[in-house]
Amino acid sequence: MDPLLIVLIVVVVLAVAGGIWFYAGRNRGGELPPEVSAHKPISADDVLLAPPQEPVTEPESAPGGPAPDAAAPTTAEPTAPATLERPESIPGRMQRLRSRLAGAGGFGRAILSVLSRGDLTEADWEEIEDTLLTSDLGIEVTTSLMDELRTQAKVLDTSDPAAIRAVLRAELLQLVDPSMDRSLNLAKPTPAAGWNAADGEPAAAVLMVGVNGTGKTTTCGKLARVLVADGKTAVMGAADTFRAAAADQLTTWGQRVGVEVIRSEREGADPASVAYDATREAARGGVDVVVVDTAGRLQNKAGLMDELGKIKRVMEKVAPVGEVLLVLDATTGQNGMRQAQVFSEAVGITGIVLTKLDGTAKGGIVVTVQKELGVPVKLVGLGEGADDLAPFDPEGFVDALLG
Ligand SMILES: Nc1nc2c(ncn2[C@@H]2O[C@H](COP(=O)(O)OP(=O)(O)OP(=O)(O)O)[C@@H](O)[C@H]2O)c(=O)[nH]1
Repeated sequence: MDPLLIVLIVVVVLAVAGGIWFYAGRNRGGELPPEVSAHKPISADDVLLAPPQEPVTEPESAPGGPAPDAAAPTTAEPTAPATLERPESIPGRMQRLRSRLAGAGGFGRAILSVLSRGDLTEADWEEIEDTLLTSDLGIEVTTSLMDELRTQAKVLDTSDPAAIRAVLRAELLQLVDPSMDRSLNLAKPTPAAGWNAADGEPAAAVLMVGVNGTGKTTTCGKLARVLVADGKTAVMGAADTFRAAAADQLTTWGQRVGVEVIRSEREGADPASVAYDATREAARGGVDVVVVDTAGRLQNKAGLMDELGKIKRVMEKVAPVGEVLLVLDATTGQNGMRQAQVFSEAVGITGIVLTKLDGTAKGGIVVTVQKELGVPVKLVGLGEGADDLAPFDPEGFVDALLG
């Protein structure tokens, strides 16, 4: 045979074999949905093992010249602590944080003291009404609570503090609604139809959404600690690729309790891709829960909502997302409600995390937000400390309001 022909045949065979190997390599362990653009994920472990890097400065591109290298890795990775922290137990923190709720509920004690005067004048009732309104209960709830209290005061016809406290407690508890299911849905979900069982059992998924600055990243970190304290394993996904520091912040939270964080190595990466990787890695690693942080700000509201919808859809290529938690800053009061409505319509929230409840006297927002959005407050943030997040307990809250 002509030697040239033999060389040609060998080259063709090698090229075909190489192509097959490359294609198989790309698909090992599951394909990225076509909706998302690929990126190389890095985890907290990679950060721990990677040698220290010099900060990368992006080259200035000359006018009309090439764009700066979009794939430049992020810099200034946080260093890992020498030992893992042991997060505080759930009952322990609820006990400790109870006194912080008292600040949010100053209105409860103020009303109690007016009611205890007995033989209330119109001025007394107006004082009660003003107190309720300034606590962020909203006009509708305030009006119906006023009516109820007036009726009860007539029926009771007493200034006995214990009797009055019992009436007020019952009224407030009814408003907060103890019948709502406030547990987090952390049951292992049924895998999506297209999910390959060989890639592991999908983890329960929690998606954290909300406007910027409300405390989403902090809450993801605190939630990871709650999960660890509860004996669960977790992975976090840093899908807030809009703000580079958010991924560093989340990585630090994860490192403190040994929770892996999946993040992109470049700023502005496709957040849906990071969310998918985190969800897939959680399944592969057989962990219990994946918690995904998202950005709270984009150039426009429609863009942000489209992005959140896409993140959720892509995560659901692995399994349904069991919890979409809307993080709301309690100190923004009624103003936060409009933003909350937009999120609720865009991604279908399953629960509310009310943060910064330690920094406000407007605890009435708990009632307003549940009424407006139709979903329960499931967790409350009561400080900047790592374990200052607790499940919301209606009875404990009302008792703290009344002192
Ligand atoms: N006092 C108090 N501060 C809180 C609480 N939760 C969060 N914070 C603080 O709120 C600030 C903002 O928190 P982040 O977690 O960065 O907010 P974010 O929503 O992720 O912000 P973006 O990434 O910009 O969207 C931080 O200084 C937190 O420490 C809380 O429950 N109480």
